[in-house]
This record gives sequence, structure tokens and C-alpha cells, in this order.
Amino acid sequence: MITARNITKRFGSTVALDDVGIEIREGESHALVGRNGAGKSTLVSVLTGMALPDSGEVSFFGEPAPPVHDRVAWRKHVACVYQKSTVVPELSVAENLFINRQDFGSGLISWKRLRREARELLDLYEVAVDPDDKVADLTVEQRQLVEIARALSIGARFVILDEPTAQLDGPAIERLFARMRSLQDRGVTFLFISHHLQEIYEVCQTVTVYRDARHIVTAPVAEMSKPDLIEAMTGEAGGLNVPGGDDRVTSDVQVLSIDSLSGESFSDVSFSAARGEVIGLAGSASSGKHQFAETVYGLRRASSGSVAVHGSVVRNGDVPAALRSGIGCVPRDRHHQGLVVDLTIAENATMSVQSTFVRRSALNGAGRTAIAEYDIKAAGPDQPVSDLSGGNQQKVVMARALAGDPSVLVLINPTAGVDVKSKESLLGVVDAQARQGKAAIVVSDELDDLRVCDRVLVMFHGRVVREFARGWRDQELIAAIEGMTSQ
Ligand SMILES: Nc1ncnc2c1ncn2[C@@H]1O[C@H](COP(=O)(O)OP(=O)(O)OP(=O)(O)O)[C@@H](O)[C@H]1O
Repeated sequence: MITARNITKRFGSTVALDDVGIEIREGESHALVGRNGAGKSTLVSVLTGMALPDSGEVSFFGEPAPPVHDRVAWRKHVACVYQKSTVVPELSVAENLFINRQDFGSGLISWKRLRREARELLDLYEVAVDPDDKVADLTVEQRQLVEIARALSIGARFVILDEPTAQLDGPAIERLFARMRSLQDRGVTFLFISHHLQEIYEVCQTVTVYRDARHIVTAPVAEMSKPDLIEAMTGEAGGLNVPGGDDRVTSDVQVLSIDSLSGESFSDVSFSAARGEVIGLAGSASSGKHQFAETVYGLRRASSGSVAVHGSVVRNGDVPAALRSGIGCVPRDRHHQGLVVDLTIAENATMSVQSTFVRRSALNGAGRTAIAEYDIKAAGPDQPVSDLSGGNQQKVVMARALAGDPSVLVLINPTAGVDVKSKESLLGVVDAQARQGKAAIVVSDELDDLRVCDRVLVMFHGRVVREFARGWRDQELIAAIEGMTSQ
């Protein structure tokens, strides 16, 4: 259905794709995997006509792809649901579905017809939202479905999903996969990008691996074991070694005390964390865990209760005060809260301590240290963060969280978008920080992230309902996250 051959794409001195290809057969779900910076998103830009390769060609059913400026023709062939949504939040579902094609021939918008056609489209693809709903009020899952329905209604039968599960909770991921399978039965073809390798085995038939801008292998998923896949991605045999931290010693000295904290979507949460202790916080999208964590680092105001670091109460709803008290954070949304993308790696990585630097050379020195310490794939410390791949941007956010040597870390989805190997090193950083005496809260449903924790608290409907000591079984934790109380 889609063939790309001999594609090379450079950005200045960076070679993002080096003579690569891909062939995707009609009706399959084809996975594209590779480490951060391997060139996946660049290939997506080429396959969607958003970027012109320096050399090579793309064809659809053997016909050369349309010229880059002919957006209408490209949209009929291919659509992409990006991690960062492309819907307009202030418009309704119906307006978004027919954006730029709301003229049904008369030169005027017929709102009645727009709504009716939107209703039909939503029914056809079984998307349970109202055409009049404002998109800003939809969940991430609903927004993705609106984007998929929009793509299919334009005529595209090839849909690229770029890390679609990164912001979804477990049940929503299962629903997305069920929908992918049923659309596949109706002739839709998918290119699926994910750093969660398990998902590839669940939903794809073929997998292509890129490494350092090169094509390494394409094979049926059934013939590619997980260790082989990781070896193809990393170029090294030996699998993964996520630190368990079970030999870490925690002291009796309390660093963080949370006392009956209540706020939007959560209530009466109390716990404390000692020096060297890592506490996991799990729960579904509606559990209130994100709102709770954002309240701890001052982004949201608590309605009652308190947060104290080393016995001093932190001013409520005040991020700079939280920073001064020694709380470092990795926020939930790296695009909007984590980075200033036009600033450099060095500027972003040191943002929380920038007043410490007088000389540019010292700032760039700190940037170089961050690049080495967090394994950031970049040309140098003065490269703007906007040039980095998604996973490498996430590593810059982690560097910033730790720059001021905080006593407490609040890390929300710290390994989101990070490749398997880099995940190992980021979790290694969390473990090492704890060994140096910091206390950390890791908010995540990723079991690998939670394995580094000394204990895991599970929230459900705004309250902590279970606590698991080290050694929990995956199934019991997942059951608790989903609200099943059976032991
Ligand atoms: N606009 C740009 N300017 C300069 N360099 C770029 C630009 N876009 C991408 N790159 C570089 O090209 C390389 C490939 O990046 P790409 O975003 O395709 O990686 P990726 O495989 O999608 O990674 P991730 O898993 O982290 O999303 C990286 O080294 C990146 O820094």
C-alpha cells in the first residue's frame, strides 16, 4: 500500500534518516520502533508529505506520492494522529470533524447539515460523543477517536498512530486496540509507533526497527522475540536491567510530610516519605493522582491540608515557593509545562537554577553535563530543544527537575516517550538520587517505573485505597488500579 525507498533526510549536520525504506501492506498494523532519535517521527513527516526528503521516494499503491504542496491529495492517502493533538479545543466536535471543508457547495455553512453529517460520522465509527461537545471538554481518548474518524471520513485508509497510548490508562488502551482490530477488518491500515514493546505484540503483525537513522530489520512480529527486538533497537544483546532498588536503605528521617491534603479531584491524602524513600503513586486517569501530585509541587491550590519539607510547611499553590522548599518536579505535559522549546538544551536543563550562572560558558558546561548524564542525543548544549526528538526532550525535563539538587522529587510519568534502554538509565537516576538521600514520588501506571519504588499507593476516585509493599504482583496492582478490590 505504501512504499518508501532510499529516503535520506538531514537537518543541518544531523542525518535523521540515512537511506531508509519501509513497505506497508494493505490491511496490516505495522509497528515502527527504535530508540529516541532513531528517525521515526522524521519518517512520519515524510510519509505524510509534511517534509520533503533530500532524496528517495514515497508511493501509494505503486503511484508516486502527490507533490508536497497538494495537501488535499495527501490527506486522501494518509492521516496521522500525533501525540500532541491537532484538534482545535475551542471548537465543537462537529466543527473539528469538518474543519476546512464545512462548505457543502452553497458557499455557506449549513450548521444543521454539519451537525447531521457529524452525527452520522460519529455513529459510523462508533464514537460516543455529541457533535456539539466542545473538544476541550473531551478526554484524551475521545479526542483521539475524533481525530481518527476525521481522517477516515476524508478518505484516508492509512492511519499513522504516533505513540497513541502514551496518555491513556489501561482500559482506554484496550479499547483503542479493539477499535484498531475492528477498523483493520474494515480495510484500514495502521503504522503504529510505541515505546511499549508489549503493545506491538498485542496489536501488530509486522515490525520495522530503525537505529541511528538506519533501517535495521523488518520482520513478522510472531518471528521476533522481545530480546531480539531490543537487540535490533540497541545494537547490544543482553536485554534490560531496570533497577529494583531493593537493596536501598531508607532512613527514619522524614523529608516530606503530607497531611490530610484535599483539592480538586482528591481528598484527605496523608503520607510521609523518608530520606532515600521512593513512593509510587498509581491510579486510573480519573483517580486524582495527577491533581494530587500537581498540588504537592504547587501548580494547584489545596482546599485543605498541608505539604511540608523537612518540617516546614510549603506555601499553598505556589510553584516558586515549592522550588525554594526543595521540591523538584517532572510535570505531566512536557510540551506545555516542561519546556520552553525555543530555548536551548542548556537553558532548559538549568531553568530552575538559572540565577546561579553568570557566564554563558558555565551554562553550556552544565548543559553538556546534562547531555552526558541523561544520554541526550543532541548536537550540543546550545541546540534548541525544538530540534530534539520527543524522548530526548523528556530527558531534558528530567535534568531540569534535578538541577537545583532538590530534597524531594515529584515525577509524573517520568519515562513517557522514552525508549526502553533510556528508561533503564532514567530509572537508574531515580534510584541513585534516592541513595543520595532524596525522597521521591513517582506518579505512573508503568509497572517498570513502579518497580523502582519502595512502596506503591493506589488511588481510586480521589482517595488512597491500597498500599503495596515491594514484591507486589502485576495482576494485583493492575486490579487495584482498575478499582477491583478482591485481594
Ligand atoms: N527540525 C529539526 N531540526 C534539527 N534536528 C532535528 C529536527 N527534527 C529532528 N531532528 C533530529 O533528527 C533525529 C531524529 O529525530 P526523530 O524525531 O525522527 O526521532 P524519533 O525516532 O521520533 O525519536 P523519539 O522516540 O524520541 O520520538 C534526532 O537526532 C533529532 O534531534
